Amino acid sequence: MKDILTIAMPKGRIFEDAVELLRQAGFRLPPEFDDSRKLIIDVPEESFRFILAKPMDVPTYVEHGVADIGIAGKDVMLEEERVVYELLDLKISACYLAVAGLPNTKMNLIAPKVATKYPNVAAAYFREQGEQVEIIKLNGSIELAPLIGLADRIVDIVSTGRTLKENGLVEYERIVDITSRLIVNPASFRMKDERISELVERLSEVKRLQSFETL
Ligand SMILES: Nc1ncnc2c1ncn2[C@@H]1O[C@H](COP(=O)(O)OP(=O)(O)OP(=O)(O)O)[C@@H](O)[C@H]1O
Ligand SMILES: O=P(O)(O)OC[C@H]1O[C@H](OP(=O)(O)OP(=O)(O)O)[C@H](O)[C@@H]1O
Repeated sequence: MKDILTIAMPKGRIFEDAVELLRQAGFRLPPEFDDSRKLIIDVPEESFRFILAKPMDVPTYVEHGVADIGIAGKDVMLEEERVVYELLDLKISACYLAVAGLPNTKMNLIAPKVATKYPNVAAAYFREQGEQVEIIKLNGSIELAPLIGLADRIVDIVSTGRTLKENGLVEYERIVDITSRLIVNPASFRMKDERISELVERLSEVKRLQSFETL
């Protein structure tokens, strides 16, 4: 009998890309995946159990070992700094983290403020730049902050650039490119090595073939 692999999947944007990738790798995922409010989905044919988590929480489930593996954005990995191994760049849900703000403005010299959903990443970035800033943690609609005077700058995800543009903001610096990663709990990596290696190999093969398609 195969070991059951518990996989923490991020709900939201990444979910669809991740399900498509698993299907491309030949895993049979039931139609339930495409339209369900269930938070735990068992797929006995593949010996998988999926748990559907908030994207920012995926590394927490994996670090604690309640999920063997997970799929998480690099942004989340950088922000959360959990003790997990990153096995594979899945190259899905691409975007980047950037510093943005109102055009033609300088950061306030006295007490510059930066609003973000990523306080750790933002603090590390400005520390490296040698700039002392106050970080203001927000949970969404980050672009509002400079528009109403809450912050001089934001650190946020950019994908199409539409949100910045429609709110009259400009990008000042690109911090880091983001894609989703396959992560694993270190103990599961040792205990369920065969299953995890098989999954990694099958996903890597899809990525390898896709890289030829884009040549
Ligand atoms: N345009 C984008 N905005 C935000 N995240 C994006 C974008 N494009 C890709 N991503 C990836 O998707 C992940 C976030 O997914 P999603 O926006 O569904 O969740 P969330 O941040 O928890 O959102 P919400 O709090 O609005 O539900 C990020 O960690 C990032 O890696
Ligand atoms: O460059 P774009 O394609 O416009 O995408 C970037 C926007 O998408 C995300 O917000 P989201 O839609 O998740 O809403 P939120 O502000 O509630 O987090 C992100 O925080 C940006 O605001």
